[in-house]
Formats: sequence, C-alpha cells, structure tokens
Amino acid sequence: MRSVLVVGAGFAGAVFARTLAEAGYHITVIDKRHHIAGNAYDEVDATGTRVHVYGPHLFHTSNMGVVKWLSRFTEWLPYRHFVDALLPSGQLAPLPINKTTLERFFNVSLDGEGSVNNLLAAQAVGISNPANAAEYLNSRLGRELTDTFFRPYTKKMWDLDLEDLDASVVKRIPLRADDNRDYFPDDTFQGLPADGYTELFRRIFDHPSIEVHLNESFDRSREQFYDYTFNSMPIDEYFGFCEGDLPYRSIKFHTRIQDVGDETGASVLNFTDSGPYTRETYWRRLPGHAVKPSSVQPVTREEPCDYRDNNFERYYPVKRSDGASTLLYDKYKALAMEIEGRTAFIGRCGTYQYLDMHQVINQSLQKANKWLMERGEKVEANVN
Ligand SMILES: O=c1ccn([C@@H]2O[C@H](COP(=O)(O)OP(=O)(O)O[C@H]3O[C@@H]([C@H](O)CO)[C@H](O)[C@H]3O)[C@@H](O)[C@H]2O)c(=O)[nH]1
Repeated sequence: MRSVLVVGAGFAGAVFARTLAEAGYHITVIDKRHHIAGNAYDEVDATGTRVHVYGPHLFHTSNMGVVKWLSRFTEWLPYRHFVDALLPSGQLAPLPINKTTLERFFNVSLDGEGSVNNLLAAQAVGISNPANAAEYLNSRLGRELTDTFFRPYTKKMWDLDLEDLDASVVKRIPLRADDNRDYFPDDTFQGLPADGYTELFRRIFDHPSIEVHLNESFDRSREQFYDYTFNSMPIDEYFGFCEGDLPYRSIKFHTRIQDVGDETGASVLNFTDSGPYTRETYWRRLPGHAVKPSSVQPVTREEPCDYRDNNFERYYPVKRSDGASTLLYDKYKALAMEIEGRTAFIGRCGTYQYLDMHQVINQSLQKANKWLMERGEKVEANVN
C-alpha cells in the first residue's frame, strides 16, 4: 500500500490524513506534542470545565462544504460569539464597534444607522489608499477610536505599532452601524463541536489506515520511508532557518480559578489598556463547556510574546505592512518548490498564513483532493 507521512496532528494534518486514508493510502501521523488536535486541543479541567488549552477556538464559516465535512465527525452546539472591550473608563462596550459602543464611548444617543454613519464620517481621517493598519482604521474610525480600541491592543499582540502592521489583520474586525454585536457577522454557520475539539479529532483519525504517533518530532531522514510527506511544521525550521527566522507571535496563558458569579456576560473580554494582557476567556459561558456542576470556574488571560520566549510555540505569523515577512517567506516557498515532488507544506506554519480554522480545513481539502486527482485517484465532490 502507498504510504504517506503527515507531520502535525492539527486541522491541516487531520484533513490530509483522513482524505488520503479514505482514498486507500496508509497514513502515519506524527506530532511532537503529547496530544492530537494541534492548537484546537481542549480538555476538561479539575473544575469540570472544558478549556481550550491554546486559547478560544470558535468555529465560524460560510463554507457549507467545510461544515458538511466536519459534521461527519461531530454534532454542533449553536453559538454566536460576543466580545466586550474594557474601556479605560472602566465601562464595558461591545466589540466589534457598533452603535452601542459609540453611544457609550462618546456618551451620546444615536437614533439610527444614519446618525452612526454621520458620527463616523465626522471622526474619519481622509485617506484614500490606506497603506497599513493605522491608515485603514483612521480612515474608517478616526484617531480617537483607533487609539483606544486598536493601538494598545495591537502593540501588545504583535509588538508592532499600527503603522507597521498590514491592514488585513485589523480588517478581520468588522464595523457595525446597527446594534448587531456578532464578532463574526458575515459567517452563516457558527458553532462549537458538541463533545469538544479533541474528541472531534479523535474521530477524524479513527480510521484503519491511519496511525498516530505522539511525542514524536520530525526528522528529515524519515521522509525516505514514505511515498510523500505533508508537513505542517514551520517552514523556516524545516529548512534549518537558512534564509533567516520568520517572525511569529506566541501566547502565554494564565488561568485563575474564581467563584462562579453572574455568568450573563460575553465569554471574552478584551483589554484596551497597555498592560501585558490582551483578553480573558470565561470558559463556562461557552455552550457545553460547564461539563460538570461547579461553584468555581477557570478564567484564562492571554499574554502575547515572541515565540522564542514561549518554548518555540508559534501561533501567529506576523504580517508587516512593509511586506518584509512575506518576502522572507517567499524565499522558503521557492525552496519548497524544489522538493514538491516528495514533500508539501500545509497549514498555518507550513504556509506562513494567518488562517482561521475553516480556512485551514478548506485549503487542506482542496489540496488533498488536487493531489489525489493528479495521481489519477477518484475524489469526493470538491468543497469551495
Ligand atoms: O480588541 C481588539 C481586538 C482586535 N484588535 C486587532 O485586530 C486583530 C485581529 O483580532 P482577532 O481576529 O480577534 O484576533 P485572533 O486571531 O486572536 O482571533 C481569534 O480569537 C478568537 C476570538 O476572537 C476571541 O474573542 C477567534 O476564534 C479568532 O478569530 C488583533 O490582532 C489586533 O491587531 C485590536 O486591536 N483590539
């Protein structure tokens, strides 16, 4: 039987492993961590609460092909994600910025979308072709809102000023003229896997032609034993950092246990101050996450840092406005092309892209099916 090595047991690796196993390949998955599910790994803690060990993973997409594929392995708990921002005044305001946010921030009453748009137009700075995150935000929100909601948070998150960050990063956060406070308003499907992400991955890997080896690091000498390798490790590390280090941010997670109190608030609170933390997550406010009754709950704060200060855990590729990190990645991409006959790079770290879960799954399904078709294999109907 033809054999394929998959490096990394996160979403990219899981999609490749399952798709190729179902097409008749024997798959060996290795992961250097002690668990499957990559950064989506979750577990139930001593308080009986499901915690996402690498920060909140909230599934959202408009790609029903991706939902259909995942739904083979899980039921869903409906969920719409809301976030509150803690303002310097101590007030809470909805994020993304919407009508309520503006009313609280400016202490005014706005009678409809027209008034909201007038207020924003009065704030906005005229910039026709924004070249970075600062210019993009200033052109839509003006300086006061930008410097409150985005500047300190972005400095903590990326260790960059907004001027040095690519605008695409902050474009992830929509702007609303109404009272809709949905964090992902454009996505038609949102939900959380009913039995958690780790169980979802266990079911994806549960196939007679897939073997998973944990606590096992990749070594290039291994590739010779397989017909092909799909590798989700950081591409610069694979090539021995020969062109230089690709910049990544990481997160240190600080979990405290506190009494369960009024649990009607948003599950995530973002901090607008310039202290070390970006946000905190109240896990028991997520559906299905209060697995057992408890009088206490975990609350997790996130402290961004350079990945070298966090055990080389790379979470976020850094997209600079000057394009420097993309240019560096392009050099590694050129090296990858030279070995594409035997190895392909996949996922966030393999392709150096700031991708959400549904994007990783979609890209992986597409690429796995393309790879199979190139080998004359019959494939399932493509997702888009
Ligand atoms: O209060 C804020 C929030 C964000 N920014 C800036 O926007 C960037 C993107 O933010 P976001 O998409 O929230 O970043 P992230 O990839 O960490 O989001 C994931 O976390 C959860 C969820 O958002 C938790 O509430 C979701 O599953 C993912 O999308 C951010 O980096 C900042 O530069 C800001 O300035 N202020």
